[in-house]
Amino acid sequence: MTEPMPTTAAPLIGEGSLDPDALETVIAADETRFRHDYLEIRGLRVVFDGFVAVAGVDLTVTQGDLRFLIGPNGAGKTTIVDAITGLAPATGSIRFGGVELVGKASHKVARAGVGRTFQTASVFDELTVLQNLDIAAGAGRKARVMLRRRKGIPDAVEAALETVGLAHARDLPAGVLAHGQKQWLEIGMLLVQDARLLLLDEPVAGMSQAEREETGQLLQRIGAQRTVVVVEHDMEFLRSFASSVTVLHQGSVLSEGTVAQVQADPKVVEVYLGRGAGARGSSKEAS
Ligand SMILES: Nc1ncnc2c1ncn2[C@@H]1O[C@H](COP(=O)(O)OP(=O)(O)OP(=O)(O)O)[C@@H](O)[C@H]1O
Repeated sequence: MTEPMPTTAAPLIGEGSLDPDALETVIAADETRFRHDYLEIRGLRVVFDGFVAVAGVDLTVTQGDLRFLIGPNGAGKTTIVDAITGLAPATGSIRFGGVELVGKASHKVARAGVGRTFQTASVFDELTVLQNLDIAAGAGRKARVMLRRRKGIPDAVEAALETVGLAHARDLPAGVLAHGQKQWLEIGMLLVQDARLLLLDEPVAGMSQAEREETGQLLQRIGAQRTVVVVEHDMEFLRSFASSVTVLHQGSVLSEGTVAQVQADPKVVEVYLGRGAGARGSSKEAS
């Protein structure tokens, strides 16, 4: 039997507890205020021709946590990033923003809000900074339309220029940028694509001290609003900017915690200083 229809609708907003102005504010608020993305990896395995490169890794990284992934050469850091971005054959589960990424092609992973940089910046040298950002923002639009001089600069591109500190260089060909600036441009390209998970492979390799400092501050700014994972060998940089660290060794998680916690972990000390080392400049790095 169906319930009888009420004769008068119950008031949603009234004399009672709800403030209509507050409700308006909530409805009008930017959705990102309520979005709490996180990366959740469970039982990740990557096997190349029988060689186990990643041996059942669990990893959780939340928005606002600037996570560094470290470990000796061959530990599996880049392979994990490849697995997340659909470039390495993986089993297990990789979820971001509630979407399962294992088994997805790279372009679908990108559409799920995941972006990465490589050790060598992949910007178009002959195009201007603005054109590079424009192309990234309009992935999918026709090249001719994108390269045509625009009346105005889209808000997302303007914001990215400001965030990565390249507003003054917007009309310069990317080819003349300093090494560090090219990396920042590449990060800007991920921002305009609205990547909400950024995977950065050795972002400060080859940078000057001043560029490292600026990059660290940039990553902290971005990390406050997006989920950021940094693969890095530079321990000085890590100590200055990481909020948390995952140490990998031979395809498994060896240790995880704050910089101080992992530095004090005897297992980490053993891997970096002991016979099992093999890390670049290991003894200096772990000190
Ligand atoms: N396509 C591949 N085919 C076979 N083996 C691979 C492949 N890619 C990576 N490996 C192997 O998997 C292991 C992990 O490599 P990976 O590049 O992930 O290490 P890493 O921690 O990023 O090291 P590095 O710090 O040197 O970049 C290594 O032994 C590597 O030789």
